[in-house]
Amino acid sequence: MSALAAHDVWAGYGGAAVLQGASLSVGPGERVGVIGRSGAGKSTLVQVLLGRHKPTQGRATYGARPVTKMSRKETKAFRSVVRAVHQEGLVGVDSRTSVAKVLESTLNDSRKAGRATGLQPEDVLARVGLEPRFLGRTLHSLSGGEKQRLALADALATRPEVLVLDEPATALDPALREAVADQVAELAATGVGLLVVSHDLRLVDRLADTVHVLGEGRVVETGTMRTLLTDPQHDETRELAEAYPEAVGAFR
Ligand SMILES: Nc1ncnc2c1ncn2[C@@H]1O[C@H](COP(=O)(O)OP(=O)(O)OP(=O)(O)O)[C@@H](O)[C@H]1O
Repeated sequence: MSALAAHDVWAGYGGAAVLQGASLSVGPGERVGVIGRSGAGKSTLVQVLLGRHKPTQGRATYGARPVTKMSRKETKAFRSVVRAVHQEGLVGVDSRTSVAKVLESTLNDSRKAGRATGLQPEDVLARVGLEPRFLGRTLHSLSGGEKQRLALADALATRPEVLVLDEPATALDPALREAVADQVAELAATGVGLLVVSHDLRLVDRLADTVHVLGEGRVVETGTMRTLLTDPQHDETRELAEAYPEAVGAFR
């Protein structure tokens, strides 16, 4: 297993720098969170780490390899061991595809990459509380919450080494959020590296031991959620703590 890391990353859109020297790393068994106000660059950092957005300076690496300099074969292997779940569910899959097809293809790729789980599509769905009848449904017919649960199920199906969660549970009700958090926590306990990005500070606190605050384009403060919220040192952290009084209250 390897660490997924960003090293002094500068990145942005059309000349405007969103990230200005952002660094972090997620090693095997590490549970890392990223918080920051809206527009701070959290999703941009995730895209850089996944090799989907090229930094203008600095780099993202998986183990010793820069993620933007991998061969096709390496990229394929990288994508099956570093899995991401986004707010909008599965990204880059035709919405007319059936749930069964999505999961069969993932399980197939996973077998080819030597990471067979022995799971069937219905087992994968069951882990996130979706019944077998969902196999016949097309992606566009799913609710937002069902899309998010399918994306998580799909990510878990490949036995990832690193799981990146970017607002994975926004469309879920509190009970489902708990269920999803349980699934992820169970996976994290097996030594998987976990990076969780969310405005849901309770979810981040539940899943991450170390939390980074992203502000001014970089990590401005790092700590446990408790220390960050109850004793913030940086203005960005102080503003977050003020914006989430109920989260701060939970630690008092
Ligand atoms: N494709 C894009 N083109 C131009 N600007 C973009 C693009 N994607 C993001 N941005 C801008 O980059 C900045 C950082 O966006 P990003 O989505 O990384 O922030 P974030 O911290 O994830 O925000 P949120 O918490 O609201 O999801 C924002 O100002 C956003 O408008």
